[in-house]
Amino acid sequence: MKKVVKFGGSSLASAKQFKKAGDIIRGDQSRRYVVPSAPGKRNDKDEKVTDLLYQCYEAAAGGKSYKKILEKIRERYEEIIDGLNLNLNLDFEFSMIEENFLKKAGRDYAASRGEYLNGLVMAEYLGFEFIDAAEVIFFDADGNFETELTNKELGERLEHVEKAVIPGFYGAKHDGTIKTFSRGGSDITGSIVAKAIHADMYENWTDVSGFLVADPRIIKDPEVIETITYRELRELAYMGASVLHEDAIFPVRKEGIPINIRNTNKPEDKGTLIVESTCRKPNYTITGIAGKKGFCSINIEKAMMNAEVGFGRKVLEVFEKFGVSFEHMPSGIDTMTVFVHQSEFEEFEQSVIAGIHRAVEPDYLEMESDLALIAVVGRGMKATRGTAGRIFSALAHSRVNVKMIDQGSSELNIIIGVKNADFEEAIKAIYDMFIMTEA
Ligand SMILES: Nc1ncnc2c1ncn2[C@@H]1O[C@H](COP(=O)(O)OP(=O)(O)O)[C@@H](O)[C@H]1O
Ligand SMILES: N[C@@H](CC(=O)OP(=O)(O)O)C(=O)O
Repeated sequence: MKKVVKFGGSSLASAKQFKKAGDIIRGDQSRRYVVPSAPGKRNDKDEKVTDLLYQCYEAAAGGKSYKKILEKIRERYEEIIDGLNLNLNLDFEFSMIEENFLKKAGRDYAASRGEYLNGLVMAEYLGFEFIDAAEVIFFDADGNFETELTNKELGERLEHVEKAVIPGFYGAKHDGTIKTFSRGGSDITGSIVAKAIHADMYENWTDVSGFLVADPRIIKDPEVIETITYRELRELAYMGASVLHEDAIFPVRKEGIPINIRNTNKPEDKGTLIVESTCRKPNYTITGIAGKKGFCSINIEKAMMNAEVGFGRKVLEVFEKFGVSFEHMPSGIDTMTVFVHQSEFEEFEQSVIAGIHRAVEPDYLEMESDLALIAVVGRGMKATRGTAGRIFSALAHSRVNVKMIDQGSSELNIIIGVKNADFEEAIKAIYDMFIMTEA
């Protein structure tokens, strides 16, 4: 039995947290490959080491004073090393980091040092071999992750290593330049390692007892999802359920390796099991709710639009030309609406509008900003009648105005558009309707 265990930043934020992680790893001999994140927040007001590293690098590379921030970072590691009574000296590592910051080694290099240093500490603490992710996780010259090469090299490297620590979040291009995944990317590293060693399980240890039906920052003490499929999870993760990086699913999914989300602070809890498919009936009609704010809709009307071959393509080509990706595109007989990320769209707004006018000569074009999208996801929805009706009724009851509704043809999800200001209220209303009333 081989398990890969990834510990998130909150699980490794202090010596106290490190000890909990150590007990978990030592408690099961099959937990052989450990992927640590950088130290995260010790409390709500604290800072993540990754954020401090970005700040420090900006200052150093920009010729501003940076020593105080570097010292703050160093103190975080010293606190952990002292608290664990380790005989580990990071003088050399920190002088290299400082030198490279001044040489402008890059933001990715800077950010990656959080995981790198935590990996060194973790390996020393556990007595495991340290394997620098830069030697086994590869990106091409354009910064795209190299799946096949990484899988081969990593698999070969770990084949004869009994127990190892591989820092999360980064790898390297062939010229040695460090490249990170996007924020939260240690989850991806864990998944890549699990695939390469053909793990029986990928355990992802965090600060909540599993994947919750809704964001705990919006719903107080939400229910834990016992079992969820990769497809459901992908929908929820993409729509902002941040407990697992949305790209962490792909490597393990192909191999059918289950992911178990667990709580470092409550290791006795079973957590959430993420699987390819399951016969287990979900506990509720819906599996989860997630959402994101900050969208903008462009509503285009033209009589006989449906009869005009290529209408949709011409509209979307305008967005493509300006590099704006679209999120959703519900349509009616003579209308189509395109949802885009407001932050991505704002810069090109007027050019896109002019482009649409030129491309399809609409009768009417209207935009609305400050919208939020909410995804209600569940494999059980297909077999249950009236789900959309219940969502509408819950929202109407809470006086939330529904701007858009879009049901995927897989019937796995229903997407609802509301005003940003109604976002939290809408999630609460849907949670109450399905979870509280079905409990
Ligand atoms: N549906 C959800 N289920 C669980 N946690 C969620 C959900 N949506 C948002 N979160 C948030 O995700 C956090 C865990 O993810 P993250 O902060 O990346 O952890 P880590 O540092 O362990 O990687 C939780 O503390 C919680 O606030
Ligand atoms: N430390 C990186 C990568 C990461 O995955 O962190 P965490 O596991 O704490 O979400 C970040 O803050 O983005």
